[in-house]
Amino acid sequence: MASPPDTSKTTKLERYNSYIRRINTAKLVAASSKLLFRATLLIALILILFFTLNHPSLPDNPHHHRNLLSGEFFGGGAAWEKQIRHSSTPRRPNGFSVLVTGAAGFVGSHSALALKKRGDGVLGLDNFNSYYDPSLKRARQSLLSKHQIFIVEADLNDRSLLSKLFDVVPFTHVLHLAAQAGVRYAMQNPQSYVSSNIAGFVNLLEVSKSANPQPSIVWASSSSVYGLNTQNPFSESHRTDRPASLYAATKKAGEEIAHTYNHIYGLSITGLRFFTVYGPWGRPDMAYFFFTKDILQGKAIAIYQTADEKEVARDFTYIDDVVKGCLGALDTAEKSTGSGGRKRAPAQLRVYNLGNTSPVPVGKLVEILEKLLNVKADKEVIRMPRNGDVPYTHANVSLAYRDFGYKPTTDLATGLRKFVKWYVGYYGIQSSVNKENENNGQGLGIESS
Ligand SMILES: O=C(O)[C@H]1O[C@H](OP(=O)(O)OP(=O)(O)OC[C@H]2O[C@@H](n3ccc(=O)[nH]c3=O)[C@H](O)[C@@H]2O)[C@H](O)[C@@H](O)[C@H]1O
Repeated sequence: MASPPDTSKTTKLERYNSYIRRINTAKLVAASSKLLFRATLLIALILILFFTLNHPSLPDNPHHHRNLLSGEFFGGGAAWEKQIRHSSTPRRPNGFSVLVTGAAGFVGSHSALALKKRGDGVLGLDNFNSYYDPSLKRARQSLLSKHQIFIVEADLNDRSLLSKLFDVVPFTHVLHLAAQAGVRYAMQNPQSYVSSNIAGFVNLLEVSKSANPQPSIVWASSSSVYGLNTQNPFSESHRTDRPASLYAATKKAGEEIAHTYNHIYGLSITGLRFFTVYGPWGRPDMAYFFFTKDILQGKAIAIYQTADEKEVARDFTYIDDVVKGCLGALDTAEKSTGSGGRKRAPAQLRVYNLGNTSPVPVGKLVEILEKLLNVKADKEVIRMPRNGDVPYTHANVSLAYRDFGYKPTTDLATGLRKFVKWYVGYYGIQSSVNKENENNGQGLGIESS
């Protein structure tokens, strides 16, 4: 009889194998749980980081409304939205709800205040860039905030933020004054002109055309679009296809872009060609402003003249006159005709000169300042550098007069007097008013401190 096979070795081997399998399984389970634990930890960390950076309700700090990881706007929380609504709500029957871009700027701050004072709702937008002293922009912001005008701090190119503003407020109008200004600076920083005056403008128009309701838009073009035009005074029908500076070229581009958005989407758009606007709270990069500073500090100033030794002249326009023009343009702006990004009917497209109709040579401007400051300027008359400046500007404003009664009423001497008074007060310059000059309506007898 055959003996049964010896299975003792096989059984041992099987037991051994099963032991090894158990150990492996245990190791695998341990490794997996470790991995799972680490992955959970990582996900938790990512989530914490994400929510910290996107905290939606930090209403007191306007900087906290952006996703710092993606740059995308996530909403500033309920209190932030309330602030925006409050600022934009009109307080008069049929009042406007106006988004003022460049509200911390010169013309922007004056226009925002004028709108608010007559009962319109105003929300400001400004990126507070450092093209000139941002503390002046902050001071204008404080002034506006005393009148319940809130300024959102953001760039025109921030599409998600702009869209969010239009989601929160059904703006009836946009007064678009944010821009890279200055004729001569365009040679130093050309890209900033493209970014603000072209890309930023397109972004604003993109958001406006998609808004429901679409707002009516009034925006700042410039007298510089007349460029090498030699017909005088400048009329809206004159050639504007020969800009002398990149600044002028970007403003001219803006006028053409406005045509496109009006044509395709039915946006009602009005361009205002400002002529060298000056006055209290003005721009420190402009000649009348830095001449005042330099004269008071005893520094030399350069007065430009043309190649044929003619005086350079400007149609200097006082801020209050320009503000009246802006409000007149807003008041007569028709509604946009599109909705949901589609045009329903032809819409209004306008362009107007806002000047003073009375050019003054730069030498004369300096003379007026000398009298007001009671200081002799250290003047140097030099040939105008090739910097984009044009020799002469002179506005014909009959179109603006016809359509909204625009009529400038402030001559340069009166306007500069108001400017100097503000300048002295703002910069805390000691002033011992020269009674004789004051009585003669001539000087303020300023002594720089
Ligand atoms: O109407 C506009 O659309 C523009 O107006 C303004 O430009 P401009 O008319 O050039 O004003 P501004 O610089 O004050 O020079 C005034 C005069 O002083 C002359 N000028 C200037 C500097 C100098 O050192 N010497 C001098 O004689 C100079 O040649 C000029 O004749 C805005 O800045 C601009 O943003 C835009 O809005």
